[in-house]
Amino acid sequence: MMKKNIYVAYTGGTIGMKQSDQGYIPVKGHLTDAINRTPDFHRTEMPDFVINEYEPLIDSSNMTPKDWQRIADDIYQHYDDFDAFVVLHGTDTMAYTASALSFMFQHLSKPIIVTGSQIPFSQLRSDGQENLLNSLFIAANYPINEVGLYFNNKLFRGNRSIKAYADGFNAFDSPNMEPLLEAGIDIKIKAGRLADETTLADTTTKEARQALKLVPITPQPVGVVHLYPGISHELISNVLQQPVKALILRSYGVGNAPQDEQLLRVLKQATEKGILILNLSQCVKGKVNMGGYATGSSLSQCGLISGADMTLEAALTKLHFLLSQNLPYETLCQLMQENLRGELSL
Ligand SMILES: NC(=O)C[C@H](N)C(=O)O
Repeated sequence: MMKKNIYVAYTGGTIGMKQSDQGYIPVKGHLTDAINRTPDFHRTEMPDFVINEYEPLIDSSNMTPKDWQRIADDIYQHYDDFDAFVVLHGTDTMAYTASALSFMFQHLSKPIIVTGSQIPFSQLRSDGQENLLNSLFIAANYPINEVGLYFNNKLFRGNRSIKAYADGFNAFDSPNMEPLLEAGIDIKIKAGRLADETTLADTTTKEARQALKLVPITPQPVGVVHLYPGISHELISNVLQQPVKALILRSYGVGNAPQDEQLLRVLKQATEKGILILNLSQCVKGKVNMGGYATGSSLSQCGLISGADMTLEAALTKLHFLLSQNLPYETLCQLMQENLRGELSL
């Protein structure tokens, strides 16, 4: 059987960093050299791969929607020439990038796996080698044709994942969906759908390849407000004064907010002006249900729409994706509540 060929887009992150006086910094060529010198990556069971090292390499805290676009364009340009794609990325904003890519690519028929590490690849006890080796192996042998995020033996759906743990190896979680796959002693498919032979054959036909669509994203002014006891309506009103096109309101529990008349008025006036306000729970697990309590249904009366069980990362990048298309307000609201790429449960 022909060896699979994987394209690795290396954007930066701890995985390729080196210790400096100011802490870890990305260093050109450092990771690529280390991978080339590590025998396991070149075993016969491993797929072939090429690494495109970005210039400059960045800490993912510096990522912007322009970088999401750059990664998406890079994959799009190489789409026909490779079987799968691995994006090496810092962990801090990895879940945002994975979510953004999931929306930008429509009709994906090859796997894209985003991964990185907590300890640099070249250091003792690094998780980088495991994460990259498994990502390459899984992309080649267990293809799940969507944007995934691989970390610490689990492949998550990209737009369901969050960075949940700042300094643990199990940095990522997918609170509202089980992982796509788990790589223990055996590799076990969980919620993922393996591309079967027929699908694989299909995707090598020209027609299927042409079906891939890349929708560009441009930076969008989106506000995020986290409710807390005593929050003033002026504060929310100030956020809405900005040229915001949408606001994510991180509400309590199943989507509740204080019954503060002034606060509710501010929200209602904003939705009437055509600012989309998404009701997204502060809780990590579970789903918004604005009909559950009076404190929730008053938000629905103010024109807020439900974010269901989306992560903040998915909601924010989905808003970027939809707002970039200049859709009418009603369509925007409708699509925000629809399941476009498996990002929410209905
Ligand atoms: N572990 C990491 O990769 C963290 C790093 N600050 C980054 O996001 O680029």
